[in-house]
Amino acid sequence: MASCSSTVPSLRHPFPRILSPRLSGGRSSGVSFCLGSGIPPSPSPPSKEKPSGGGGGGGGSWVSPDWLTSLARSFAGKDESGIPVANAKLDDISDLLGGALFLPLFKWMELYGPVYRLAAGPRNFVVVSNPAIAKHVLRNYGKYAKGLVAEVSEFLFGSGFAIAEGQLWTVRRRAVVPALHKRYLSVMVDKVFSKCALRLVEKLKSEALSGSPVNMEAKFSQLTLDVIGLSVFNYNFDSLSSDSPVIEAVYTALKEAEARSTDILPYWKIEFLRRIIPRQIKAEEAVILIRKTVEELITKCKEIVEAEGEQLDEEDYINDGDPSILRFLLASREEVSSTQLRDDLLSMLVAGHETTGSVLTWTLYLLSKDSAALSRAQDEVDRVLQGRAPRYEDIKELKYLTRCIYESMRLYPHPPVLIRRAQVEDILPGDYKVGAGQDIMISVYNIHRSSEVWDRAEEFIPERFDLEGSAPNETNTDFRFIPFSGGPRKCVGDQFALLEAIVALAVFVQHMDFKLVPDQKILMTTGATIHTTNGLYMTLSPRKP
Ligand code: HEM
Repeated sequence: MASCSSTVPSLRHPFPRILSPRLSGGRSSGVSFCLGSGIPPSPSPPSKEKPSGGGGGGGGSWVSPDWLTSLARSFAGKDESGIPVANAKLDDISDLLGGALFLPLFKWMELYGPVYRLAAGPRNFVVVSNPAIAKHVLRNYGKYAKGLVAEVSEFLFGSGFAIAEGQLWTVRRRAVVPALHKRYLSVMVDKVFSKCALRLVEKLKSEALSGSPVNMEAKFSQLTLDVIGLSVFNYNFDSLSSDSPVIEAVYTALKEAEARSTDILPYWKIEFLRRIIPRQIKAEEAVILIRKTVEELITKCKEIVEAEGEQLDEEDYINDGDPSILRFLLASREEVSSTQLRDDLLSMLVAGHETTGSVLTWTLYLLSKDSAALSRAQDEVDRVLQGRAPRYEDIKELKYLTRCIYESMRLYPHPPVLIRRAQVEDILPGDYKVGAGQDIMISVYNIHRSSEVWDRAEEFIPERFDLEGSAPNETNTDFRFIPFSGGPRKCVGDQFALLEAIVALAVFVQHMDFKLVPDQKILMTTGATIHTTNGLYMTLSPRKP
């Protein structure tokens, strides 16, 4: 449990102080509220305005140029929601076009408080940066569906359970979750996570000896693709040895999904346009490649399971030769179409690859900037592992390293924003009214970095999570810490991902010392996760455990 230590008080109670500008009379921006319309008298953000080039210039998706904000405000003339409208400026659009939607969302939180309305193309979003409202929305699945996320990523996930709704989602989630049982996780640690991490450090030896810079973001992306390939399909992409086109394809597809969520016109719904617009052609090719890869893996595995007449005989069933999730699902003999199985597994492949890779990237970045934390993590790894590879039983002893990962996920949550759509009219905590069909963005990034929610919110302080306490999660932090979301649609791979990240990081810091290449600007952009804009270059040197 995340608790307040005597030196670093970790969490402040966020409620009711940040609950509502209406209750507190507005935030430091001096926004006051005209209760009749519910619209604040338009405070101007202190951003430098760029010369108006009409809609943000430069192509791509446009979010909230001035005219859209005015439009939203005029529509909101009769709005009694009590939600202030963010006065977005062209300056912010460049951030958005650069691909980091969550950065201006943070700026606007500081101006308008923890709930505001943002015009985004023809849509408007209610942006939420408050744990109590996040809890309300995420727990009330049914009242709030995935909505826009499903719309813009259906081209990739098809009917996969990561975006399916209602009965289909219930049935498929129930079918897949049992595959991730404890015995499976322990086998993965020993057979897959440790081995892949050791392969990574082996591969990096020559760069470590020559001192040439290595893009660790790319390396972690390769590592996590190899891990998820083996764990889900028992297939070795071997992307650590050769360039895997699948990595590029997954990134292209996720970037397309994000772009679709802010496109002014959903032109990609028109088949003819999909066939002639280069961005759409590229996205379609990426999806074809990913689907073909998954289909081939399923066909091969099906043949083996049929030939052997294999059938699941216990809850924590594992085939020793092939402990993959695919094998478990086929042996379980659930009635499921090939397409559905493909889309479910593709959901796991995509959801489990970039996310864990990004967690490793940002944790390494944070450790490279904090030598005391790094030494402490390395000392712990040396003490617990005594120079050998991590095993499942070791993980609970790697307490400090694990807290470094939690703290990294607090500062860099993946994805930084969760999206939901209200299915019915509702009142949010703080008495904000939302209509049916309202799109809501829960900015996890804002909640995790809000100074109203966390002490020294912008600092990397792994020990803010009590070393002897239980792991922080949405329940014991009351939705102040939600890197895996919360409620019924919470991540199914949270334990898997944590184990994978702990093992990979433990092996890496055990075998390598590393330094950030100087004069690098580490900036953020997004696909579905937070990426660096230009990579994370480190120089490495071999380390004797
Ligand atoms: C550190 C790594 C990871 C992070 C930060 C992460 C984060 C998340 C989050 C925030 C959600 C919920 C999205 C929402 O509420 O809209 C989610 C859902 C999901 N995640 Fe993860 N995830 C990670 C790793 C994984 C792994 C390794 C797998 C598979 C083995 C996985 C499979 C899924 C699936 C299938 C869903 C959809 C669940 C549903 O809708 O029922 N994730 N993940």
